[in-house]
Amino acid sequence: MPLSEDSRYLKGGPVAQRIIAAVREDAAIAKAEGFPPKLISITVGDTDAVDVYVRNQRAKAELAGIDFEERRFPATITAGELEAAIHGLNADPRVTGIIIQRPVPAHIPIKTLQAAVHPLKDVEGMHPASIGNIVYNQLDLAPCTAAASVELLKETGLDLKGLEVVIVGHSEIVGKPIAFLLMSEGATVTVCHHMTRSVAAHARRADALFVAVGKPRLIKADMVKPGAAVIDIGINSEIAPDGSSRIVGDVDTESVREVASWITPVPGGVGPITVAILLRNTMVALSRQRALYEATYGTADRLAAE
Ligand SMILES: NC(=O)C1=CN([C@@H]2O[C@H](COP(=O)(O)OP(=O)(O)OC[C@H]3O[C@@H](n4cnc5c(N)ncnc54)[C@H](OP(=O)(O)O)[C@@H]3O)[C@@H](O)[C@H]2O)C=CC1
Ligand SMILES: Nc1nc(=O)c2c([nH]1)NC[C@@H]1CN(c3ccc(C(=O)N[C@@H](CCC(=O)O)C(=O)O)cc3)C=[N+]21
Repeated sequence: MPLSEDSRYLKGGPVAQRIIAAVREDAAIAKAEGFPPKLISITVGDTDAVDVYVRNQRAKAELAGIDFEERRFPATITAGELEAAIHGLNADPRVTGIIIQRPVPAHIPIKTLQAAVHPLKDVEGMHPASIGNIVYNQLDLAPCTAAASVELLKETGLDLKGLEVVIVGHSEIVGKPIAFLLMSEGATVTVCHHMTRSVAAHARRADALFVAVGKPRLIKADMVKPGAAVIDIGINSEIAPDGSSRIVGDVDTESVREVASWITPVPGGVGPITVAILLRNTMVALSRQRALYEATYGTADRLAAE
């Protein structure tokens, strides 16, 4: 059977399309009411995974009717210059959302940058004041990849209450928020990282295994419980035997698919949903901004107000 027709593959495309169709309707209404959504992406330096992401952001934003603009800065820029650029975007009423692509060069403290984005324009919920919302079970605007990964797990129909979940990788933007989202849903969560004594011993106990490390083929078949759901979040660029460049995840898909009941392909799994959720979050940010506008000016309709 061709791999693409295997029902064990949890595909992101259909979920992403559903989300984008809803965003498109919302965006059209908002635009007609004088609030056109606009998303700004900030890239500092060069990273393969970021290039893939930004390319897809541009394409899907266009499909959804959201204005998209990329600001690229050289790796030599200072943190102060970047903060000034972010403050300019905060003050621009035409800008709905700002996403800072990670990683940024080591000399720039990422937390300072995330803190510079106005919380109302923070479409990833990464401002230190916003990320805490998921601890309080406020889940309507979560980091996009974390939300996308959980959305894909839900596609299996597994009951998340009491589910044994293991997450490999504990970054601020992926592993940690996945843990909080799943705890909110009632799962029992174990988080592994580079100091974990035996990732394999933990991983083998998981009914659902999330992997966000950035190492191709880190997870092999003998690390997976038969019947588990495996959510592969890694986006790694690799040179194929024929010399072309391709994207692979963190899971050795070929062997793991023989053991797992569900597995997310890379590409075509979590990635497309991440992009869709970023656009949905942009609309959430816009509706929060509109609520403030209405509270201030007494109408939600900017055209009617002018
Ligand atoms: N599909 C999508 O939408 C997205 C994909 N990604 C991809 O996901 C991957 C991870 O991204 P991100 O979280 O930002 O990466 P980070 O580099 O920030 O985090 C990697 C994590 O993996 C842990 N780790 C490193 N080596 C091991 C190991 N051998 N065993 C167990 N844990 C280990 C690290 O632990 P420690 O900190 O303790 O060293 C860290 O918590 C990348 O491939 C990235 O491109 C990222 C975002 C979105
Ligand atoms: N602040 C921040 N937030 C992120 O969420 C973030 C980031 N920085 N830095 C880079 C990583 C990587 N990432 C991807 C998201 C989607 C695809 C994606 O669309 N992937 C398609 C690729 C298809 C193709 O090849 O075009 C797929 O997997 O099918 C890829 C990569 C988000 N990241």
